[in-house]
Amino acid sequence: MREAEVRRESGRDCGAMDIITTQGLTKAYGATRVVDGLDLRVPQGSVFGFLGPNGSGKSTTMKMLLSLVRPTNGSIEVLGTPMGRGNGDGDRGTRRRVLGRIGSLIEAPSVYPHLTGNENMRIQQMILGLTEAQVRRALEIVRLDTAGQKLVKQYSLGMKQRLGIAMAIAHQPELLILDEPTNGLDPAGIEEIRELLLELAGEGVTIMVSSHQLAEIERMIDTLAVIDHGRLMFQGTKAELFQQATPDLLITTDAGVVRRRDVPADATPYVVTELVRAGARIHEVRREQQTLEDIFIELTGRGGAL
Ligand SMILES: Nc1ncnc2c1ncn2[C@@H]1O[C@H](COP(=O)(O)OP(=O)(O)OP(=O)(O)O)[C@@H](O)[C@H]1O
Repeated sequence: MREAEVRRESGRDCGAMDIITTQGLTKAYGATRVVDGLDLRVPQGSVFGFLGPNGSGKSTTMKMLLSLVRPTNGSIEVLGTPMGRGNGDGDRGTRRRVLGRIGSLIEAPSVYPHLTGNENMRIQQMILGLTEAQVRRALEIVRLDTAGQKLVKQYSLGMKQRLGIAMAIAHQPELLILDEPTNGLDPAGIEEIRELLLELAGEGVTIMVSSHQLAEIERMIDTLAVIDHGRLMFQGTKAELFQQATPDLLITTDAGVVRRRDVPADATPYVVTELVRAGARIHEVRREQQTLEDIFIELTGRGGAL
């Protein structure tokens, strides 16, 4: 197994540094705290899912990480560097240097629809001073090298997202921040993004990816944070999330299957005895792991699309 895969299997690199840390990160608009005291830790080398229902504060958090929105309170450290909030030359210079090592795609990619993919990349090349090799490599990674001659207005949504990602990765950033890159994509488009992100992660890029649809990004992430109303509800590996939840107790009786949630392991005999006393004939007693979706619904109290 390759090193990156071993790291992904274990979910978290032992002793790996956190590439993003925030402490008490808060954004208030008027009296409303849309991000409320977030302590985030994004491990280096992870594909980190940032999950929460619509309006829970994901975009605002990502914008604060990218210095596009100024926090009301709290601190941010990215790539080992504290991101000062001041407007002095020191803070501005630090932010510029750190931001140069990050690639991002926030909301829809800003591309010119009446130009081809290649022409859009040329504009990015001029802005960022990219080499020919960097442009070619980025288009190859997102598999748009052959579609580069096509007008972007003729691209599918998935192709536009991939072009946006090509623009974000062309300068070979160490950290990639993607806001809802799978939003609106069909399963094939989501699979393309998944393969692309795993390939980038294999090259050592840390990826933070947000979504309000757990099912869309579950297979591409290893660690995750769940927020709701701007507050952190969970942070850790997928395995740790599963461990948090007690598997459902399933009892098959003559009348069918009874499912009981949140029954501790040592309470199983009592539940079975109670059913037998009530006259039930028990055929099978087993435990079933809740799905990640179920665990999320419990965390956020909201079903379906988070
Ligand atoms: N500039 C602003 N002024 C006032 N309220 C804002 C502003 N920007 C965002 N909000 C509010 O902050 C809350 C969080 O919004 P945000 O876009 O961060 O959530 P989100 O989790 O990214 O949701 P979505 O998945 O819908 O994009 C929302 O209630 C939104 O209306």
